[in-house]
Amino acid sequence: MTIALTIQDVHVTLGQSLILKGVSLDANPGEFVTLLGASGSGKSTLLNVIAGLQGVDSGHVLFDGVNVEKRPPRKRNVGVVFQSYALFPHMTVGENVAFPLRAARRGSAERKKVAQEMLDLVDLGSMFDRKPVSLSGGQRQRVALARALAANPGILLLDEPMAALDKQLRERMQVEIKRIQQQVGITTLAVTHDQAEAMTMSDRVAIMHQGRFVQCDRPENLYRRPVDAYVASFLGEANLIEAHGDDGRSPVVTGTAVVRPEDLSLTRADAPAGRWAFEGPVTLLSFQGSRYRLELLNVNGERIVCSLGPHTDVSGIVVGRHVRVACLDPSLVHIIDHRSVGGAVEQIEPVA
Ligand SMILES: Nc1ncnc2c1ncn2[C@@H]1O[C@H](COP(=O)(O)OP(=O)(O)OP(=O)(O)O)[C@@H](O)[C@H]1O
Repeated sequence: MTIALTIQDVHVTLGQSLILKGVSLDANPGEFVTLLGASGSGKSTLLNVIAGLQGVDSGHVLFDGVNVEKRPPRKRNVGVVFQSYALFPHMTVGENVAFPLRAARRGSAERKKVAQEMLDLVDLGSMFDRKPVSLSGGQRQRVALARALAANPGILLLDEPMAALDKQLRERMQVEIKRIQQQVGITTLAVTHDQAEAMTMSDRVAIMHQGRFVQCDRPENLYRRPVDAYVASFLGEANLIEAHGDDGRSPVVTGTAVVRPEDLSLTRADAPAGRWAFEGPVTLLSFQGSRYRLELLNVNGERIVCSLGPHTDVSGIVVGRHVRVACLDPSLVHIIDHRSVGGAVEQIEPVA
């Protein structure tokens, strides 16, 4: 079973502060949406609203079009995985997974069967009789996921479930959880601080800032067409360049150009570079395995970051030497509108 989730203009006050300031979202059945934002932006509060652990001042939460605000948490049929897996240490892995089914008064044979199926799903079928203490962090995490899915919930909530894992394991688990989520086809709302995790796992990402959604879109669109500088810097690295020009209607328009570091390449000083070229002394060159990171100080004092392919010829490039980098395809430059240029990159250029 999977459901459509609708959140309509939800406001929540905690203590004296307005924490959610009118949040709306439509998640389709089976969709994976991640809430991404700085600490304190209200992500967990929104998850708690959906789980029924937090009431709202105003606004609505609907599951498949049905208002659930008056339903207590245990009647919402929501599966939740928290950062702390909260497995019961005295129970076996299988008993942990079967626990929600006991609460749902299912018979012992059925509980065992479903628990085994769920453990098979997360690739821990042989661990049924083990105690949680004998499992690794990643395995415990998967047991928690199996337990959250055991009662066949309509929606899955993941509240930073991987925050306690180390980087390598986290990356493996991201792919693993995504695989399981797609296999089960369950509508999922996740919370994370980690932008790479959000991009890897989600169909759509909602960027939250101070209790509001700034932009909710597919990861590619957020990355290529951020609505403002906050989103541009939050998702990946961005050179934000003050730019101005003529859009054919008004004499001078101003905007901020978003130039991604990987869209810049080294160019020879005598080659025509186009308008998106930056020149100045190198302040950093560092090899990062799959890329080189190069930073330079542009003529007007802006720090420009470039990410160059691993086969770039960087011989002779040293700190202090003048180089020129350019984005040779202007369609990769995105203009954040200060007035009304609407991304007319041809008519706008960096402020010299
Ligand atoms: N009971 C409370 N009373 C007053 N303020 C609260 C209460 N609970 C949370 N807050 C505040 O609400 C804001 C949002 O908290 P929330 O946990 O939703 O943010 P978050 O985006 O999930 O943050 P994090 O990433 O750190 O978990 C924070 O500023 C927090 O201090």
